[in-house]
Amino acid sequence: MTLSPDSTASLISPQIQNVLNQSTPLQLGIMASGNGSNFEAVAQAIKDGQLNAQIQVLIYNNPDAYAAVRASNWNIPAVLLNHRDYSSRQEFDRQIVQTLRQYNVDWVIMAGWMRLVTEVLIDAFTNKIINIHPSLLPSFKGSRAVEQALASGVKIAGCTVHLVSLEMDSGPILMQAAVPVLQGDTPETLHARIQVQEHRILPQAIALAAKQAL
Ligand SMILES: Nc1nc2c(c(=O)[nH]1)N[C@@H](CN(C=O)c1ccc(C(=O)N[C@@H](CCC(=O)O)C(=O)O)cc1)CN2
Ligand SMILES: NCC(=O)N[C@@H]1O[C@H](COP(=O)([O-])[O-])[C@@H](O)[C@H]1O
Repeated sequence: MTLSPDSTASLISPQIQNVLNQSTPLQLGIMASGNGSNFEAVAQAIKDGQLNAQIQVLIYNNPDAYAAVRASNWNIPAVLLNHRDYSSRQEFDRQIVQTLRQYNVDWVIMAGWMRLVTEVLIDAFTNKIINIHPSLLPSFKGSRAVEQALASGVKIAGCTVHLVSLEMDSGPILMQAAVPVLQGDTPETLHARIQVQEHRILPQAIALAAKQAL
């Protein structure tokens, strides 16, 4: 008697499937536009056994992004997709989707990706796109969050990891971490304090999202 894949699947209890899923490493595609310290934090968390995943590819959109140097140091493929070479955001995102599929990515991590993405990418990886943002959302959305927090006079700042939806910085929040804003802080000193927390919670939030998706 031969068993078809569907019949085999039905033989596996949800509990067993759960364990199998949890034991299968997540296949991450990381998108970055700049320095790449969050990319590095995820790679280090995987190496330290804190996150059961593998980074399939880094996609970056600025030719001089240091994230690409970090990827080569970790022997991780890095693909430059420069948004300036595409006639529309949708066409750009179609190329991103093709590249992510080419590298068998199942979870997309935006780690300092500074381009708004369209339904083309969001619908291709429904509820499987995670972004890290340097503020306690919903406060200070956008590309200048740290400067806006400092200018507003808040005494507590921080970072947020959330699932990505079409509306900018508005998807379901996975994790947040707070930091004090200190006398004399500049955007650089405050951002550096926030990044320490980013590097700590991003790997944890990826694991949490995967668990919640089971
Ligand atoms: N559809 C979505 N796309 C993206 C989201 C999101 O939540 N939904 N998050 C961002 C990340 N991000 C904030 O965390 C962010 C990045 C960039 C911008 C922005 O205004 N970008 C400008 C260009 C700015 C630049 O090139 O420096 C733009 O795209 O025109 C806002 C928020 C990732 N994408
Ligand atoms: N609006 C998106 C945004 O501002 N993202 C922020 O860009 C930085 C990238 O750092 P990294 O390149 O060192 O990981 C991070 O602080 C991230 O929160």
